[in-house]
Amino acid sequence: MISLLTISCVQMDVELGNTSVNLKNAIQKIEEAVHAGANVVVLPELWTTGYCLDVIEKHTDEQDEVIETLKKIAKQKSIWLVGGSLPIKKETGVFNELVIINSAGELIKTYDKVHLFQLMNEHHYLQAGTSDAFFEIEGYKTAGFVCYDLRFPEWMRGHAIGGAKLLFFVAQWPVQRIQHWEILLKARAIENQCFVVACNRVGKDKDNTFGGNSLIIDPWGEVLAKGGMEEEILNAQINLEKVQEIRNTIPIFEDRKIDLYNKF
Ligand SMILES: NC(=O)CCC(=O)C(=O)O
Repeated sequence: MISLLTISCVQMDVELGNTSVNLKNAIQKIEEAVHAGANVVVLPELWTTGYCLDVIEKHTDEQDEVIETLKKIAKQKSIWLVGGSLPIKKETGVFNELVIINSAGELIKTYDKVHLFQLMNEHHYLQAGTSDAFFEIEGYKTAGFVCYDLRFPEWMRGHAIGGAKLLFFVAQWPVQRIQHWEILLKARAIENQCFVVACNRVGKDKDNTFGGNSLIIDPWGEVLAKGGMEEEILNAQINLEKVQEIRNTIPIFEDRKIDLYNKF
């Protein structure tokens, strides 16, 4: 198992409803990240379309080509892609779906955002997922979540108890709540003794200005990389063996009192 990973977050702007422009921008930035040595590249939430939810269904046809392009680049460059989320149409409606592609160019996992964000009208246009967020990178168990999921610590805790050592978040988190973003991400890292990698978009749409501030945080809560409010690529090397070191220092998972937690 390779415990050292070089992770890049592509903190990009998104042109509303313009999949081809956004794809071109993402590819260019993935190539820059590879040039900087990345072996895992992370993209934001709904990065191909933005929050054009009233017409999102019309854009779902374009996403197959996006996935094929991501698979090709992952294989060509031999990188993992935590490929952000895409609007994916299924029988029951459109889902906000995180896609994970391995370094052989295979789509190995999809995760549909479980908690829909009413403040941005997701519940009117999207369906909520009901499956777990687990996947493995190089033999290490990890999990990937979408934006508002971050506010539900029990969801991440369940995945940490289930063995995840690295938690990914992809987001379109507006600037006016960016202090919540940073505090909650640090809390998820410290309380679960996991690495946290969180990729937010920047730029504006008609309703929101998005806050960037993408973060890579270690299991002790130390910030390894932090974005500003502009487009940029954040890089950090992480050693997943550090998770066990921290869990040995403060054995939170041994000290839990599970009999008490559902009692009151
Ligand atoms: N796209 C989202 O889920 C946004 C979540 C958000 O802004 C929040 O405050 O939570």
